[in-house]
Amino acid sequence: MESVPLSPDALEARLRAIGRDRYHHRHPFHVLMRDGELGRGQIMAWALNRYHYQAVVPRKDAAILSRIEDPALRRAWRQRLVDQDGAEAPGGLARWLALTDGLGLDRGDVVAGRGVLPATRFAADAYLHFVRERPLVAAIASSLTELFAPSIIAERVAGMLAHYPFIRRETLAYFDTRLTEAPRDADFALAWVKHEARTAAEQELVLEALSFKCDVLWAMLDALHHAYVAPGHVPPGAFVPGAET
Ligand SMILES: O=C(O)c1cc(C(=O)O)c2c(n1)C(=O)C(=O)c1cc(C(=O)O)[nH]c1-2
Repeated sequence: MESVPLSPDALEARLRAIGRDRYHHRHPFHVLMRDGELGRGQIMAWALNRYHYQAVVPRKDAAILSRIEDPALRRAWRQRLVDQDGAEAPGGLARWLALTDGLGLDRGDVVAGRGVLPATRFAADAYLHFVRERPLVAAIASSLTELFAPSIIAERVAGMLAHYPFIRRETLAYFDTRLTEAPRDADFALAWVKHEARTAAEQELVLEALSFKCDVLWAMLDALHHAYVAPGHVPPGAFVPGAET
């Protein structure tokens, strides 16, 4: 028997419930960072690993672009590449390097991915493969974690500025623009997904895509926690915090 599709608003409610339950705002590493419980070395490890994820984001958006047949959708989606890679103004990746510079990481190491945790690479690669291989509606839906990004960014930035004397407002400039870009991008993607995913099967793909993406973000924080909080097993070749911790 064919399952009955959800209404577009009921689909949105299910997506929001996934975010509430599975987004990385619930991860212990995020909570420690926000609450001022980490040392500088642990935050360096986070920034280094997150750069690797950031660097994959424009590549996955280019992969999505290459699969879009509708020029209007392509026109909207290509703004994401401009936002990360920059055009007249520097983009998100360059602003992320201001954060890693500010923390004292070597820019060459960051850009080359030296010291990145193996699980970060695997998680980011899984995201790239997902958008290449899954149906377009799922690829687009996997970006919907951004619906939940503004609140985690706001609490992370407030917590970092309150607790860590080595972090200055300018160092966190990356997040200022994300607070406007993420809702714009997420609202657009959500409206598109609600419009396109009309059958129960398509809606299931969309819900699975968001869960998958929450797992990508969660797995990256799991790996950071395992290496740099407890039990503290840093994998061979990964960044080792020094005297700054
Ligand atoms: O700081 C965060 O917690 C956070 C989360 C996410 C997200 O939810 O995927 C993104 C970002 N930041 C981000 O900066 C970013 O550029 C971004 C792009 C995407 C995406 O899937 O297309 N997610 C995110």
